[in-house]
Amino acid sequence: MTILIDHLHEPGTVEVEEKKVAEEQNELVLDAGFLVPKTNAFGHTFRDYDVGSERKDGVEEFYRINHINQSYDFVKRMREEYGKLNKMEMSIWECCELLNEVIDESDPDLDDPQIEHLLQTAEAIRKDYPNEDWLHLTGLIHDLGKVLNLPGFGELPQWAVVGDTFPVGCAFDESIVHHKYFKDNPDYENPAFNTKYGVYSEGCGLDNVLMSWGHDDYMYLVAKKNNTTLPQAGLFIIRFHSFYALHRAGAYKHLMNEEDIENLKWLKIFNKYDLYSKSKVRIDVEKVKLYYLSLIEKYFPEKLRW
Ligand SMILES: O[C@H]1[C@H](O)[C@@H](O)[C@H](O)[C@@H](O)[C@H]1O
Ligand SMILES: [Fe+2]
Ligand SMILES: [Fe+2]
Repeated sequence: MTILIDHLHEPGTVEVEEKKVAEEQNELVLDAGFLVPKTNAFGHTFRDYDVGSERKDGVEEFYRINHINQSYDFVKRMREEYGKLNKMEMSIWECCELLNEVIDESDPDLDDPQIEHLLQTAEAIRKDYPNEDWLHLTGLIHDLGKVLNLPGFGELPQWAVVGDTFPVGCAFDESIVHHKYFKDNPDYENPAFNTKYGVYSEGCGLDNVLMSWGHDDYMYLVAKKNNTTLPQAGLFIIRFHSFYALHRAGAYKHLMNEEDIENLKWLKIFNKYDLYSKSKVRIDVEKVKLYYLSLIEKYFPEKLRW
C-alpha cells in the first residue's frame, strides 16, 4: 500500500515523499518520520464535522451551546477570574495526571483520556524535531488547560473549556465550525462587535485580541504568570492552537502583527502533530516520563499557581 508522508524539516518547508508501508493503513509509524494517517480512529477523515459518525450529534450540540454563550462579556469575566490563579498549586506533571479524568466532547477524532493525546503529540514532534526540546514540552502541556472542567477548577462546562476558539469583539468568521449557531449569541446583533474589526484595528496583534474562553488562553496565562522560560513561539502555540479559523482557514489575518506572522509558522507545524497523532496507538508513560520531567524542570518552576 502506498501512503503519503508529509515530512516537515524546518519551519515553512514541506517535503512530500512517498513510502510503501506494510502496516495497517491507519497506523502511525513513528520511527520512519511522521505519517499522516488517512483516517481517524473512527474510520473518518479528520475534523469532519458533518459526517454521520457516532460522535457527530454530540459534537454539534457542543458547538451550538458554545457559540451561543461565548460572548465578549463572558470572556472578559472568565479571563479576570481565572487570571488570579488562585485555584490550585501543583506541578506540571501532577496536572498531566489530573487530565486523565477529562474526556473532550468537542472532538470528532478522539475519545481517549487526554494524557494519551498529550504524549502522542509530544512524542511525534520529538521524532521529527529531536533538537527542539521546547516544542516537545509544548506538545506535552498544550491541552493542560482542560483541567478547567474538573471540580477543583470550578467544574466549567465543556463549552467553556474545549473546542475550537475564535475572537470575540468582532464578527464571527464563516469558516468557524458550525457557524450558524452564532445567530443566538448576544454579540451577533451588536453593532459594536459584529463588524470585520469590531473593537480592534488593523494589525493590532493577537496579543490584544480576546479569544473565546477555554483551555488555550487559560494555559497560556498559567505558563506566562508562572514565569516559564519557554520561547515566545511555545506560548503562542499554547494560546492559539485551537484557532483553526486562523491557522487553517486563514481568517482574521488583518488582526496579526509581524511577530504573530513569525509565530504562526511554528503553530502550523505544531498543528500537524496535534491533530494527526490522535490514534489508538498507546505510548508507554513510564518509558518517557523521566525525559519530560527533565524538560519541565528546565522550563518551569517546581510548583505552579493555577
Ligand atoms: O475538539 C478539539 C479539542 O478540544 C482540542 O483540544 C482543541 O485544541 C481543538 O481545537 C478542538 O477542536
Ligand atoms: Fe487543544
Ligand atoms: Fe491537542
